[in-house]
Amino acid sequence: MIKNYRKWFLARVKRAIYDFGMIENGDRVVVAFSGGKDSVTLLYALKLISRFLPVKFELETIFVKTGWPMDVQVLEEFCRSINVPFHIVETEIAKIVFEERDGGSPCAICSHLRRGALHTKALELGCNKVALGHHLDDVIETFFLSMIYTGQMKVFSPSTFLDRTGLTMIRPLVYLAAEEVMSFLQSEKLPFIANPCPVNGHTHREVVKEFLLDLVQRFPDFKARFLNSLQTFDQENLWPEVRPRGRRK
Ligand SMILES: Nc1ncnc2c1ncn2[C@@H]1O[C@H](COP(=O)(O)OP(=O)(O)OP(=O)(O)O)[C@@H](O)[C@H]1O
Repeated sequence: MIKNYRKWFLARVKRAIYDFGMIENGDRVVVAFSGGKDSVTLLYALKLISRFLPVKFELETIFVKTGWPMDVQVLEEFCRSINVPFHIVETEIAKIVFEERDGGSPCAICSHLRRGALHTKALELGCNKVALGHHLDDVIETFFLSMIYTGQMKVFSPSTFLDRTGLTMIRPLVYLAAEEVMSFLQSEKLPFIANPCPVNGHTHREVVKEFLLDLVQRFPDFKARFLNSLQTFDQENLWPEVRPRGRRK
């Protein structure tokens, strides 16, 4: 393990914040807080960084309760211990997705409804940035999910401004792989709760996760190389756009 892991980890988070201009003076940043490994790590890393980053920003958290039974006391206590306000939004997302859904993917509908609840509460709290716990593995998986299942080459951006709400989504963990996030969580002894959703672990994403695991076993530097490819992407090295052909007369 790297000698001063905390320092190394926070430097990677700071680098992403700086490279993509994620946080500015006076920002009110709300961490989308599922209580899982990634968002717990994100919250703690942002809290530590807020002490020595030259820009001053405020932190809040929002936990969207989807309706599955969960004990969130440990999350509340954790937020209290680091002095960050914890907000819960009660929803009936689980019921809507599993009892009232009329077609469509449960994950897509859940994610859409969660986002709606999260953004509404963020605006109510007067926040302008929403921080999400996506890391480098999520970037890579999303890229392959999109390519394999929809035939499109695309990936989410580290920072996205949403016209409709005026909120900016930021992902400060994009330079860190899942195992690096896990090491930070363990070395800092942070608490987390398991995702209670019954389809968790049984989605297309799991197929891509396995594929990524195989790739990393064969090519240990794969994740770093993927990140480098995204950062040095050159349109010239890809095909030009082919316009759809008009109908033949
Ligand atoms: N119920 C929720 N309430 C608030 N934010 C959420 C919730 N679920 C997910 N998020 C946010 O969306 C991000 C991506 O969600 P996803 O469902 O992919 O979780 P994940 O990759 O398992 O992350 P985590 O370990 O933080 O749960 C999370 O890191 C978190 O920031």
